Amino acid sequence: GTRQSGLPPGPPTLPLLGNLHVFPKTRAYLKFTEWAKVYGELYSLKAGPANVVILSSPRMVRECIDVKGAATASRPLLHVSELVSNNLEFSLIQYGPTWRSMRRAAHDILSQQACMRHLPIQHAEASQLTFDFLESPELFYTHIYRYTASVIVSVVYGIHCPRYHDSLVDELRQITREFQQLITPGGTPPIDIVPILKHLPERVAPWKARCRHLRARQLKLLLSLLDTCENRRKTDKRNGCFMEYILDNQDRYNLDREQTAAFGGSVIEAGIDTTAMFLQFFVACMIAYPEVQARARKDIDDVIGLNRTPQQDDIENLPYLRALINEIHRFCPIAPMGIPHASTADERIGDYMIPKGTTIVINIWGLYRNEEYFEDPDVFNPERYLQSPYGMKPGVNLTGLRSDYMFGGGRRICPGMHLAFNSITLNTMNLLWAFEFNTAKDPNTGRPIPVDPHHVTDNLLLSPEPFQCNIVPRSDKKAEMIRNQFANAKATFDLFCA
Ligand code: HEM
Repeated sequence: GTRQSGLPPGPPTLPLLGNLHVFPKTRAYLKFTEWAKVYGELYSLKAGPANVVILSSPRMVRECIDVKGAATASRPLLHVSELVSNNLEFSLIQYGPTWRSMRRAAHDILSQQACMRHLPIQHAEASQLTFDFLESPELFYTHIYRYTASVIVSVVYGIHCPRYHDSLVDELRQITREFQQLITPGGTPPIDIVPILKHLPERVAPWKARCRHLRARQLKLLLSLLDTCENRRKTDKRNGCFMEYILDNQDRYNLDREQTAAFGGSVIEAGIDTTAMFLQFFVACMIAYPEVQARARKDIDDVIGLNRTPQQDDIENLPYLRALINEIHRFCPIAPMGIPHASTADERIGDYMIPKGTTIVINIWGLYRNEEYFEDPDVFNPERYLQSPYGMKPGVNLTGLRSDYMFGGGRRICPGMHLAFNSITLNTMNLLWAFEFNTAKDPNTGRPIPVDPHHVTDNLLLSPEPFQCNIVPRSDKKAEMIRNQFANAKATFDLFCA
């Protein structure tokens, strides 16, 4: 539990425990950010004998993660992931040949260029999302989830999911929630810190049975999705989805059947919630900041006008909307602590030594609230991204910095960022073009019900707690155009059936 000399400073430790006694049980990013104000942009914690380092500035992410990427691209071992996915969960797997094969495969479907191929289905799905908002606006929260699930399941498995309560979407949602609960700190006893707990028999360790059931359920679903693609390959109904491509090019990836199934599952699990949460935050921010909504909508009206619907490349002409998207990412980062990295070699950072095997946390929340880089970081202000490309204060040396810390960094940077960007831009344009977002009224008092984007769920990933709002189409003409666009999308959906 003692902090070795050479490690960055941090809160005082206790014998054996290190800092475990003060480790936050919920909303750890808030405590990590508080500690950053005391101990600096690079500090360390002791989780028993294990070393944890917290990075809370763009400069530190550059030095530890982007520049030293070769030595900081692994992940800490997570026993739950070993039990549930045979340690094949792509986003949690350690650096090595299997990760490299998966990463190559992810690049082949998700690079900026590859994402151009997914635009037709994203466009069709976005037209369904706008239509769903029109028909049942009170269910906007779940419509968003259906949209992101269907886009990713279409891209990976070639299957369109037309409803939120589709059996496939239900099963995916339940499996993902169960896994997230198990890996959230407190979801199991501290097995990774006290490894002897791994050897407890199942009758006194109920989490083991949960992991076993989840593994069986997940494997069944993922193998059956793979079967669907294999069967489709044998017919003339191929739709060019990614799993068809992987199966056609197995030599390129060298992944066996279980690894291929796990890879597909990891991509959809990583992609559904994150993009959905962003769009839910977008709606919350539009209601909380009506003047921002009005300005973004005016720009859309100026560029797109009233006689056509938005297209993906319109975003090039909408600098304020791009700034708004960046500000939502900054203000409400979905993964406030990213996914922890682990070092595979001793690395010197300034005066400090980060030993091999250290867990490295990118404190995305704290980074975006670092006053040395961001003016009034607690104020929601999209304009900051119009004044500087990274939204940072005048005078900050921008060399080597970037605007996309919400997607992590180094070799593990989110491979889904381009698909997410296309989904986000297409839908924010559509929704602002089509609707006004207003506060809901309390039916008894008639008073507006305020929405606070920081009223969030308490999980590893942040989403706004479900909230009420009033979504109204901007005109009958637009409602008609939304219906027509959705009807025209049918031809695209027809290609994406099981
Ligand atoms: C707003 C949307 C999203 C956000 C904010 C987000 C954020 C992140 C972050 C912070 C990481 C960890 C990076 C690191 O370790 O440094 C990550 C990893 C990952 N993301 Fe995303 N993500 C989003 C959307 C997506 C989408 C749409 C997909 C899939 C289509 C996806 C797939 C993945 C995968 C597979 C990893 C693990 C990569 C690896 O470990 O090598 N993400 N994401």
